[in-house]
Amino acid sequence: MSALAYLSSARYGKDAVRVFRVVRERSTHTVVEYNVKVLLEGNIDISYTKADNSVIVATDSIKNITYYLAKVSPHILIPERFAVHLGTHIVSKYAHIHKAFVDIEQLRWSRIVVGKDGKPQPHPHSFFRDGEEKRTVKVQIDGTAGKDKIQAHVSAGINDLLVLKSTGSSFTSFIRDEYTLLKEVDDRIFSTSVDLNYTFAPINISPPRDEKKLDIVIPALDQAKSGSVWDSTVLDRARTVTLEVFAEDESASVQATLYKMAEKIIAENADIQTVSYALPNKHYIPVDMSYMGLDNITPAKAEVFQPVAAPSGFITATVSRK
Ligand SMILES: O=c1[nH]c(=O)c2[nH]c(=O)[nH]c2[nH]1
Repeated sequence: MSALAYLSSARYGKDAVRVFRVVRERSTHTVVEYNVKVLLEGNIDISYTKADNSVIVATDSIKNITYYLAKVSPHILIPERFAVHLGTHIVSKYAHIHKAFVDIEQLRWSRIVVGKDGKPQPHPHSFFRDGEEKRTVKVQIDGTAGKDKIQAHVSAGINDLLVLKSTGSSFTSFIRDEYTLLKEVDDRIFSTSVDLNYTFAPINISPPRDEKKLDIVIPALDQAKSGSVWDSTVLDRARTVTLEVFAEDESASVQATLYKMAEKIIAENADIQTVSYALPNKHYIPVDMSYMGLDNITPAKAEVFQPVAAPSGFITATVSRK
């Protein structure tokens, strides 16, 4: 026992719960694969400070609840909805658990397109891993104000969307001093792995006690207000903005392109409050061939590049609605 120390914060749960779900509608199947993290906060101090496990919902049970809802939740195919359902279910069920933090990473299974009678047809039950990009959702379910006044803080986005443009990017007029080696360039390769996260204003989730009542709170897909948490097209539109601005901007810097992407997402989605990007600058360095008598350095003549994994620039920002 120490009079010098106290438990100032505690959160626990299960990480990397891998779940795959198939939804069958006659012969057409839809599949999702998620990596789920569920962490809990509440009156759990004595499990740390007094070795008293009576307040612990076992992390194994947390995993089992995740699988249970993956089986019974009508919201399983949309990660924002599933995360809210899962977190609300736990906070509603356990009186002493006040907050649930549910993070979902969705892997990309896209339908294989097969030629039938000369026409490309989406296959009803065959899929391929469509790149390393992930759709991400982070939900905080907050029952601190009472189990009938639960709030959900939802954010969503993309991780690991790898992009590159071979021109339309410059970097000039930066600080030049005794540490500056970098040449100004009016034309360079710009490549980054996009991490995007946007947040919605908190939403009220009530009444939560019966999990079926969540259907009252979560509107049907075709009833969801455009640009709101429940509008499942927000992610695709934010992804399209990211790709289009990246492609079409005459980039003065990663910073300037990032800001334009974020501004546009805020302008297009009324309920989005903040947009954050983390953009590593994946450098492609022209190989110096002057010793062979070849010009591969002048931007217009640079054709052979060395991709440099590290170090990379790392440009981040959050843009918020005024
Ligand atoms: O777009 C860029 N932003 C920077 O801050 C930076 N720094 C650097 O060396 N190259 C670049 N490129």
